[in-house]
Amino acid sequence: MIGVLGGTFDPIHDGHLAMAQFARSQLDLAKVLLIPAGFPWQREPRASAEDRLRMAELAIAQQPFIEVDAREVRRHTPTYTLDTLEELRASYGSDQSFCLILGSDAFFNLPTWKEWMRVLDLAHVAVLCRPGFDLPVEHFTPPLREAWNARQSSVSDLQNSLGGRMIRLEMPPVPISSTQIRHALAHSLPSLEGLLPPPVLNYIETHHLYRLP
Ligand SMILES: Nc1ncnc2c1ncn2[C@@H]1O[C@H](COP(=O)(O)OP(=O)(O)OP(=O)(O)O)[C@@H](O)[C@H]1O
Ligand SMILES: O=C(O)c1ccc[n+]([C@@H]2O[C@H](COP(=O)([O-])O)[C@@H](O)[C@H]2O)c1
Repeated sequence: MIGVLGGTFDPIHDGHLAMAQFARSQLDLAKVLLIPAGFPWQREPRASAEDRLRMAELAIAQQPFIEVDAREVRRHTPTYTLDTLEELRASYGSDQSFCLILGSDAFFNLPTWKEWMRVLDLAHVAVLCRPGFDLPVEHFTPPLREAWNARQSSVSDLQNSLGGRMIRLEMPPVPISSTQIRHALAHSLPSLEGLLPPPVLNYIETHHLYRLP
């Protein structure tokens, strides 16, 4: 099974790397594809897609089981995960299984995605709790709760099927967000240690990203 961790990554941070590592160890993933969203249609990224891609590449330089996949940056159309999974299935073959790795905030947003039920059939979903976004099932919207109740499964269920299952992974909380990092950079706060890989911080400083206009 291959993990798929998509994100705006504006910028990428240690929380994203922790997710990839935790999901890999819990699900015994062959690798994790880190996929920066080129044109995230629900967001307005501050940094360009090329800068976000470059920062992702710098972040994983020392991470043997994580690969950056540039397909969403190269695609020049609004970024739909459905398209990405269909392309991945076409290039890896029909017997390769994939697991989307989502934080709990992104998981709550799933029903707004393009053809989200088709997305759920093309891959498994692993959801990792995020500080401030608890996951009690009774707080899910009805469509998400219905999908969860029908699809919630064990690790071995995921490992023995190609897609369509959901699982919650109990990652130790990582209280980091890109918003917090952008805020600290814009206000020259000296509080970035331990939040993002040093080569990414170096790139941000060299290219004057996230400064206030
Ligand atoms: N600290 C974290 N713990 C768990 N999941 C996270 C964490 N940070 C990000 N994620 C998840 O990583 C994926 C990509 O997130 P994204 O690139 O939007 O980062 P972000 O920190 O949420 O950014 P922003 O603050 O700009 O919203 C999403 O599934 C999100 O839920
Ligand atoms: O497919 C969609 O319509 C869709 C809508 C919103 C978000 N996504 C994906 O969800 C992932 C997390 O997005 P975000 O906004 O939390 O960085 C990322 O891979 C996005 O491309 C996908």
